[in-house]
Amino acid sequence: MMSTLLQQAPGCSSRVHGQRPHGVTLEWRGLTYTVPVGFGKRRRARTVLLEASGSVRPGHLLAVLGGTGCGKSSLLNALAGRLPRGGKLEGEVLVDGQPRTEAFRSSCGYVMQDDVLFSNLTVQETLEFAANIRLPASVSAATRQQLVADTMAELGLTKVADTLVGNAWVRGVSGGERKRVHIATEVLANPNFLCADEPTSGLDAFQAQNIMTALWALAGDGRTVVATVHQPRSSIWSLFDYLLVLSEGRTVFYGPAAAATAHFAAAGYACPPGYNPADVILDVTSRDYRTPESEAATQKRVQLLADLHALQAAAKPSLQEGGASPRAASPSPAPAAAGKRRFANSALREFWLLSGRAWRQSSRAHVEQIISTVQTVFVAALLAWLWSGMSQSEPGGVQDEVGVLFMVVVTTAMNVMMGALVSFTFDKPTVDRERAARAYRMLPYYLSRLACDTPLRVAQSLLFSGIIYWAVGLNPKASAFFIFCALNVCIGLAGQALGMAVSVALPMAIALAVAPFVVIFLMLFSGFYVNNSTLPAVLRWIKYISHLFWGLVGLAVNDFRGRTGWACPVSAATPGCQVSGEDILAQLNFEGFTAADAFMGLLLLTLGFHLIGYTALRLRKPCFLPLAPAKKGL
Ligand SMILES: Nc1ncnc2c1ncn2[C@@H]1O[C@H](COP(=O)(O)OP(=O)(O)OP(=O)(O)O)[C@@H](O)[C@H]1O
Repeated sequence: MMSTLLQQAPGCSSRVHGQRPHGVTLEWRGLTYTVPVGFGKRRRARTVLLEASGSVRPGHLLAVLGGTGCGKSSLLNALAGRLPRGGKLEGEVLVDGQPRTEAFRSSCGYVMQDDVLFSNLTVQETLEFAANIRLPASVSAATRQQLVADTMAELGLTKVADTLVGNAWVRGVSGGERKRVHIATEVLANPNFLCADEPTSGLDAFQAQNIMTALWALAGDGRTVVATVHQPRSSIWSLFDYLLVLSEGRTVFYGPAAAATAHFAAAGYACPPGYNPADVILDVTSRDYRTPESEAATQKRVQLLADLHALQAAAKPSLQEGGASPRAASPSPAPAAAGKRRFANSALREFWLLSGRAWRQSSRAHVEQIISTVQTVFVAALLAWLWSGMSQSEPGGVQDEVGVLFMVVVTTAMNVMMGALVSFTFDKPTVDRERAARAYRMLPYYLSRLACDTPLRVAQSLLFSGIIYWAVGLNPKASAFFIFCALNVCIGLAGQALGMAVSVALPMAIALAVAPFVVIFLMLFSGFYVNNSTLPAVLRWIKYISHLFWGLVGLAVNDFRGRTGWACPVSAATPGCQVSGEDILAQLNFEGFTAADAFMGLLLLTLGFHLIGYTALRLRKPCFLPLAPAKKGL
């Protein structure tokens, strides 16, 4: 059953954009991609793509077909300039006859296999964000709205406009709809070249049909579209304009899809009547690893097919050039893009748009908020209970009071840091994708994330302070309570900055393992476990980069200074013996500090951690494999 999308006139979005998309002619010649595999003596270079050549023109949907592991995604990534570093790519990729530029990579639409989208935004909000961030501010708000509405209609998303995008944990749109949202976010940037990696994987036949029909319509609009496909059903097969079949990294067919059946029939693999040609092609070109004999037989067959293709390509080079699309009106050539692609919006507008998205994402994460609140209340109540017997008149009162202050510092810093660490890490795949498209600058992104995360962290610190302070019975002066709260907020913000720095600088799994170690290290220099005066002189400076040290200094000074009446410890106890707050501060080696020093220390550390985080974000940009010229003689 053909989708209703086929009946819809393609081209709505381009009309709103004000012009037909300038599809590009993409040619690739002699692309060979090798990757290092194995370790030690078994290390060798594995050829993933060998001498791949072909082209695709505006208005065409080129399908890349082949068994699993044959190199489809690698070819797509090689064309889009998005192969990860670590291997070697040789050959030539030309865009409208010119060598591919970095601007082309960031301007082409790229639908990855995994849908990396913000789960707590509705479909409409997701597309509005994509339109706002990718289109220049000169495009009016009304035009953007129209563009979003038309793109939703074009991709069959109108009925789910107000449904959450969702993910594995948040119930949202279906898998097929999510894939179409992903395609729509790319289409909204009006790309000249759109590539989609396995857009139908994991979808049922009907959804797969809808997705491929949508891509077919987008190509008919004048764009150049390349998609890798696993097992297309017959109705999907009929949508392909051009077909490229890969086997073991070698091209075994490239040409008009309509000619594929005859080509394979001529090679001795005719498609029986009523069969889906794609099934026959996949059977013939897939390597059978079940027995050494079957493997050798399929290897031989693939070799023959690849040789046959190479012979035909040499005899009829026009086949490699693709033909003019029968569907697309002849599009005007794309303006040559050179250098780096410019950002569409000002940094201020990017901050505004990114903050809106981040706020929606985090404010709708109700489960996370409830868990975080319950955890904060639980820990505060537990500490309050444990320290409920604390008394100034008891000989252990000083130890108890210093102990509770230390626990407050550690709990606040740790709680907030882990929250910031996790929430920041979840953004990474989406941000990497948008960054590769140069959708926005990193400073507005970092600041927007900070701005949206901070209210939650401040609320967490205040809630914790409010419960513990009066339950335990610290300095009864009202001003001391407010300073305690302010210090706790600052400790939390320093912990948040540290969490962001760690999560940005390291991959998630490593960040989660490293973060507690960093806290334990800084805890050792907080002045609680080891008195600073007894530390080796060479290590004493470390306390100044510990937010736990400054936090404990601030809370201790705020609690003890100006007060007296603590019972002496048992060892020194003579009847009526008392120690003052100043004595306690001197014992901790904190007597030379004020609360203002602690605020300043925490502020400087927060700024320092953010500087490290932002620098790491700038440095950890997605890096792609450069294209080296093909070696002569190959
Ligand atoms: N960076 C790499 N390191 C090691 N092997 C790699 C690398 N990139 C690709 N390969 C290997 O090259 C082969 C082709 O990979 P590719 O992802 O392009 O295949 P595919 O046809 O898209 O497969 P599938 O349909 O299963 O997604 C696979 O066997 C894969 O394991």
